[in-house]
Amino acid sequence: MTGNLILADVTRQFGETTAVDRVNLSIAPGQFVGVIGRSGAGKSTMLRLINRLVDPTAGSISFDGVEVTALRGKALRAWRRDCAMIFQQFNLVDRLDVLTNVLIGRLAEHGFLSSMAMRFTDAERTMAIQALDRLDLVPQALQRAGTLSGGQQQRVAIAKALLQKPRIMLADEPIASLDPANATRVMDGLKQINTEDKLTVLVNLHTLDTARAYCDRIVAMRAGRVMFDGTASQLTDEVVRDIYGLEGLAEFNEAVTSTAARRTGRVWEDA
Ligand SMILES: Nc1ncnc2c1ncn2[C@@H]1O[C@H](COP(=O)(O)OP(=O)(O)OP(=O)(O)O)[C@@H](O)[C@H]1O
Repeated sequence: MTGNLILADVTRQFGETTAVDRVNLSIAPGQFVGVIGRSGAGKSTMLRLINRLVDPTAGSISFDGVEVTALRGKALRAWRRDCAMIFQQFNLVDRLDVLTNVLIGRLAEHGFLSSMAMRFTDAERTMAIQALDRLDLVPQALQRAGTLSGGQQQRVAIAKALLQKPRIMLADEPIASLDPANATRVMDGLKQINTEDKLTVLVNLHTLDTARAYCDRIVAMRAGRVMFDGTASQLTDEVVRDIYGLEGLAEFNEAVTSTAARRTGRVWEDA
C-alpha cells in the first residue's frame, strides 16, 4: 500500500477540444499539490478524470497500483469514497443543518434503506462532531447550512469529505468564490488536514500566490498540457511569464485578484 497516484499519458478530448493532453504525473502520499493555469487549461477535467466523473480518451490513472480507469460498480464507488472531492460551490443541502450535511459524507457506507432514512450511528455522529471541531465549526453544528458564510460552508464541505475517510482530497477551485479572509481559513483547513492526517491534497487554484503559500508542489497547465511541475521557489516570475505570457502574469498577480489566501497558521478571525 503505497498510495501513489500515477497519471500516465492521460488524454481527454471533448469533440475537437483536447482538455487534457498527454499528462504525466506521479503524486506521492501526503503531498499538497496545487494545480494552476488559466481558465480552460484543463485543471477541472484533470481532477474529474482522477475521481472518474470523466473517463479518459487515452492513458492510464492508477492508485496503489490499481488501474482506476478500469473500475466498475462497487469498486468504482469505493474509489470515489477514497478520493473525496470539494467543489467551488460547496455542494451542501442548504435547508439541512451543518451536522446532517457532514453526516451525509457517511452515506456511501450505508445501504439504500438507511441512506433514504438518513439514519446514523452514535459513532458516526461523534466522527462528525470531531470533524467539525477540527474546522472550528462546532458552534454552527445545528445551524442550517444555507445561513453560513461561504467560507464556513466550504469548511463544512471539507468536514463532510473527511467523513468518507478519504485517501486523497481533490479540491476544484475551493476558494474561487470566497473573500481573502474566508479563503485563508479554507486553505488553512486543507493544509491542517494534509499535515495531520498525511492526506494527499490536489487543489486547483486560480491565484498563483495561494499556490506559492500553501503547496509543496505546483503543477502548471496550459492547453491541457503540464508546462511546469516543481516547487514554489522553482516557479520564478520568468517561468510564469514563459508559461502564461505577460498577460497571464498579470492575471495571476495577487493585486488583481480578490480571493488570494495568505497563510497565517491558525490565527483565524471569524469571517
Ligand atoms: N463536458 C465538456 N464538454 C465539452 N467541453 C468541455 C467539457 N468540459 C471541459 N471542456 C473543455 O475543456 C477545456 C478544459 O476545461 P476545464 O474546465 O478542464 O479547464 P479549467 O482549467 O478547469 O478552467 P476553469 O478554471 O475555467 O474551470 C475547455 O476548453 C472546456 O471548454
